[in-house]
Amino acid sequence: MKHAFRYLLPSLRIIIPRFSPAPSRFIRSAPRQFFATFSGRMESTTTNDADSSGYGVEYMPLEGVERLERYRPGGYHPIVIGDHLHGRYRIVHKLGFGTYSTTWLAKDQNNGSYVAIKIAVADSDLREADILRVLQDARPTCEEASGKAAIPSVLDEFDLDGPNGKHRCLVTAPANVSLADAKDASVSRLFQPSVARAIVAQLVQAIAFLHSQGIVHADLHLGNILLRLTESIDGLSPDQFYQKYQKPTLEPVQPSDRLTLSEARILLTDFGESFMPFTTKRYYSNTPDLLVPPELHFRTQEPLSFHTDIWALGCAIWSIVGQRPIFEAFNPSADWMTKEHVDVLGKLPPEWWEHWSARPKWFDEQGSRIAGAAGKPWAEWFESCVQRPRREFRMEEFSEDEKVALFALLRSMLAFRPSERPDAEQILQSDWITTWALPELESIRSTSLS
Ligand SMILES: Nc1ncnc2c1ncn2[C@@H]1O[C@H](COP(=O)(O)OP(=O)(O)OP(=O)(O)O)[C@@H](O)[C@H]1O
Repeated sequence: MKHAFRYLLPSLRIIIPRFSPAPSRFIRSAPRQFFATFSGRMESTTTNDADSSGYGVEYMPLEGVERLERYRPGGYHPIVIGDHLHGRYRIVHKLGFGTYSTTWLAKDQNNGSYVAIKIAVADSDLREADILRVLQDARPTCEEASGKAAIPSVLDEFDLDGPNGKHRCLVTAPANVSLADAKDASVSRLFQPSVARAIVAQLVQAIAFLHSQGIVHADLHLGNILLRLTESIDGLSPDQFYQKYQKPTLEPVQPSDRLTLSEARILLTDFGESFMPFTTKRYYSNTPDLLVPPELHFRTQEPLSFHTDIWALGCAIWSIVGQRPIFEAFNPSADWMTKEHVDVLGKLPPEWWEHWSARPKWFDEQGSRIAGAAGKPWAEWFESCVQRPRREFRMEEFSEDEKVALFALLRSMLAFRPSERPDAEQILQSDWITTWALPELESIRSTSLS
C-alpha cells in the first residue's frame, strides 16, 4: 500500500484557489515538501508575447505546473481543496494536468470512494467520455477482454459552471502516476525487464482491443499510460489520506527501476484525441512531435488511421524497454524529425526521399550522414538506449534471442509506409509478445489470483 502512494506523490501538484484575474496565492507541492503554503503574488514576467497556444506569457513558468495564464475565460477552472462539485464530490488533492484539463482526486460523498475528476478547459468539448462509453459497452471476445481491463470506466460525467465558462467533467477511478513520471523518478530511467515485458503486453492488448472497436487512440505516449493503484484507498478519510501520504520526506518517490512485477498493472488514459477512422477523417495529429509518424509529413492527403497508433506504440515500447526514447529532439521541426527517423531507420522510401528537400542538410544521396556527423544505426542505438544502460545499472540485459525477436517486432512497427506495419492483432501474435511479454503478464495474473 505504501508503495502505491509513493507513486502518486510526484503527480500531486500545485493547487490554485479561486481568484480573478490572476492567481495571487497558491498551494504548491514540491518533491520534498508537499502542501507547503505559499503566499504572495506570483512573479510576473516582463514579456507579454503570445506562445504557440495563443496565451500571452504573464507568469514565470513553474516546473511541473500548468500554464497559469490559462486560468482565464475559456481556460482552466480554478479549484480549491475542499470544493464540492456536482453535489457529491469533495476535492481532496490534485492528480495532474494536461493542455486541456486539470485532474483532481475527490471523495465521492455518496459512497465514500475516491475518484479522479478530469475538468476540461472551457473551450474544449471533451469527447473523451463518448469514446470511453463505446469501449465500456463493447462486448469483447475472450482475447479482447484482457485489453478492455486496461481501459478506464466512466463513473460519472457532468458540467461545471465557473468564472471561466462551462467545463465538461469526467469521473473515473484514480490511478497512480504515469510511466513517464515513474521513469523521471528513477536515476536509471529503466524498468526491470520483467516489468517492461508485462507492461508492454498489457499495452498491446489494450491497443488491440481499441482497434477491434474501430477506435484510434491518437495520443499514445508514456504520459498517458498510468500505473494502477495496487490497493484501494477508499477506506481512508481525507484527513487520514493527508496524514499518511503527504510527508514526502517519509514517503520518497518510488522510481521506475524499483517497480515490482505485481505493481506493473496499467491503465491507458486520455482519449481526448481519439477518433473513429471509419466515420471521421483526420488529417492532423496533436500528439507530441516526437511521436508523429512520417506519413503525416509525406502523405498529407491521406487520413490518419490505426497505423498511426502502431507507430506510437512502437515508440512507446522502445521507451518502456529502454532508457532513452528512440527519437530525440527539443521542440523539433518536421525536417528534424525526419532526420531522426532516417538516422535510426535508414533511408526513406524513394518517393518520400525525393520529395524531402531538406535531405542534403544531413545526408548524402545514399542516405549516409554527411562528413563527420554520426547517425544512430538501429542496432547501435538499441545498444546505447537499452542494453548499455542496463549493464551500467547492473540490471539484466535482454538476451540475444530476445533481442532478435524484439528487433523484428519493433522494426516492423516502425515501417515508414503505414500499410507495411502490422496490426495490433498481428503484434499480439508476434514472437516477442508470445514468448517473452505475455508469459510475464500471466505470471502477475496467476500470482494475484493465488
Ligand atoms: N484517473 C487518473 N488518476 C490519476 N491521475 C490521473 C488520472 N487521469 C489523469 N491523471 C493525471 O492528469 C494528467 C493529465 O491528464 P490527461 O493527460 O488526461 O489530460 P489532457 O488535458 O487530455 O492532457 P494532454 O495535454 O496530454 O492532452 C495525467 O498525465 C495524469 O498525471
